Amino acid sequence: MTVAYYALVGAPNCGKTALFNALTGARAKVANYPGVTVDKREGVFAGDANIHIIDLPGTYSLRVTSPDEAVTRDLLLGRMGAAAMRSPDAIIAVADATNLRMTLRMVLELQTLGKPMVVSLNLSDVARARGLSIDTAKLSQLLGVPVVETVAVNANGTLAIKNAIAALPRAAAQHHDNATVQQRIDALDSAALYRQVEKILAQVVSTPIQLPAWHRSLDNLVMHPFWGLVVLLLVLLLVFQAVYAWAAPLMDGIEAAIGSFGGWVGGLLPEGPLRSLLVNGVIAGIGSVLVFVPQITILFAFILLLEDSGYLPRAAFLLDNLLAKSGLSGRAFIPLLSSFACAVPAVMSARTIQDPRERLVTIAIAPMLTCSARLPVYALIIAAVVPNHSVGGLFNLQGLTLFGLYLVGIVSAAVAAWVMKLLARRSGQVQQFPLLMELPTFRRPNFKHILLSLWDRVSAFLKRAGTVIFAISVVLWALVSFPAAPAGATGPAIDYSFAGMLGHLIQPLFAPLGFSWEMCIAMVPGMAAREVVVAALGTVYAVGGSDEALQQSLIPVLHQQWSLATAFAFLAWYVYAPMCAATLAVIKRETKSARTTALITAYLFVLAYVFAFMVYRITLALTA
Ligand SMILES: Nc1nc2c(ncn2[C@@H]2O[C@H](COP(=O)(O)OP(=O)(O)OP(=O)(O)O)[C@@H](O)[C@H]2O)c(=O)[nH]1
Ligand SMILES: [Mg+2]
Repeated sequence: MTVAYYALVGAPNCGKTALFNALTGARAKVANYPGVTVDKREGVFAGDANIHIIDLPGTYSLRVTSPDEAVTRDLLLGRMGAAAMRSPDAIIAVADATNLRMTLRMVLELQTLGKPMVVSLNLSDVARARGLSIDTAKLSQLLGVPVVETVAVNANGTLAIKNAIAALPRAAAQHHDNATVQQRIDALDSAALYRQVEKILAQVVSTPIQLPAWHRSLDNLVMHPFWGLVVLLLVLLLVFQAVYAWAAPLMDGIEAAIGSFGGWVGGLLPEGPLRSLLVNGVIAGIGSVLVFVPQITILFAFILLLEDSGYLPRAAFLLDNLLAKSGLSGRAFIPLLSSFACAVPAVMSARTIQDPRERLVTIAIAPMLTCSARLPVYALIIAAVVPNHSVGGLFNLQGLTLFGLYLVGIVSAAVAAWVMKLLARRSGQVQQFPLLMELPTFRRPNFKHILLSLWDRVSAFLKRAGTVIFAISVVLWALVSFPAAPAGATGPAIDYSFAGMLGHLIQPLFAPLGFSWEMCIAMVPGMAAREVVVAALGTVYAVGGSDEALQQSLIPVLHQQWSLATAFAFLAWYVYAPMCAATLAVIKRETKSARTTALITAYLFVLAYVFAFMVYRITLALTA
């Protein structure tokens, strides 16, 4: 039997991806705001391996405006290019039961495609909790297709839809004439559709759709022009505080464990290259990154919580005016927001932006926002040079420094966008779109989902430590250990190694920034990903350290060896430098232009150099 393709289609944020995960056992990203999915994704239906389910970006209408919505329409019309699949054999239309007025229109449009269809009336748990009752049988009768209530995030809530999907007619795929379908789509009349929606609503929904009182007061608070900003600031401060305060005991434990493990392994082996490779190369390298796992976990947990609650898009509205000043609309906010986790999905989700100029600007500034890979770098250097003082009894200086670094990234991104607006205005390309995004309702975060996603992200980080970082540590260890110092050499052995030579070769370029040759060496593998530099520093300093047998963790070593000016310059460098191969690759893929990618890379490196230089000079002058 040939494989049949069933596409999940519906308005944004109605739970298509959650349903996709439930139907296929995948773990695609789900979050409580529109525009999370920006590309199609395929999975095998759990109930029948001959059925493949396709998850798609949400869209309110088949008459589309932005590139991510075009993905959906093109797939439905079987227009995805030669290598892609044919148009789907059936449609699983997803509607949000709490917001039928917005989501039913898409279901009606989908009917014009004339394919077998089943409607998933999702979020029915939330609808019921709000006292909303929908006459599913009546709706099914009016639409002429099966309608099934679902709770996509709950195993029992997807049993019925699984059966309904398995029961869809599997007639030999009818090939529709795309021109006719396109004509039907073009002929869709918005006003008529809305009238039809209202007519259906009047017959199937008995209770008026009303948000509960707590929801309205919470909305009034977080969307208030002044108090809303206060809340946002408090939320952010809480996050940074937690990253420091809560992680500290765990980090100390991990650090001690790695130290004694290194000592134990060192004691087992005789002095020689093998011992040095294991202790100074592998354990020092990977260990210096592992120490930051608790902080990363806490940061991700907060990001996931905020994503799932429905708070984030409200912050977007709050900042829409601010964003407008820098030539961006609130549309850019969601992509920019996701770059606090990682620039790669951020660059991809810039597809939700209609205006090509705005999309490009968003892609160009996203790498400046502090991604989670920078956290180990920042945390290491802050721990090494910023004292752990409490400030005003409530905050601590290290947490505030981290907050400050995030702010510097945000402000720089805003200024860069603003400059790009001025440049574009001269050539007359600025077009601004107001933010027309539907606010999701606040929802109690789903803790199972949060724990699972947290595990996905943390294990991805650990996997990278075990693979890429492991490999780099070994190679780097070899480069810093060989060739050995010649007999009668006076300087430290590492100076004579390949890495030592290379470091001394690059160092003059970075001398104006106060970088030592060890830092230069560590930045070479650090081009692959930002956190690699931490492992590389661990290895370089461990091998170069005077007392090999006594493992010291990286933080006290840096504390001794780096001046404040050098440390701050290094931080400034990492705010801007696009040291991430994955980001550059995705920029290339999304912009489809090597020239644009090179331009973005170059301007970020120039900014990094200039700012690191200024910070170095200013700190030197202040601490002299
Ligand atoms: N309580 C409850 N929450 C749900 C249900 N289905 C989805 N969610 C939550 O609703 C939010 C949106 O779900 P997604 O699956 O990301 O929605 P989507 O339709 O894929 O959204 P886009 O990709 O942005 O178009 C997430 O926070 C989910 O956890 C449900 O049936 N009940
Ligand atoms: Mg989705």
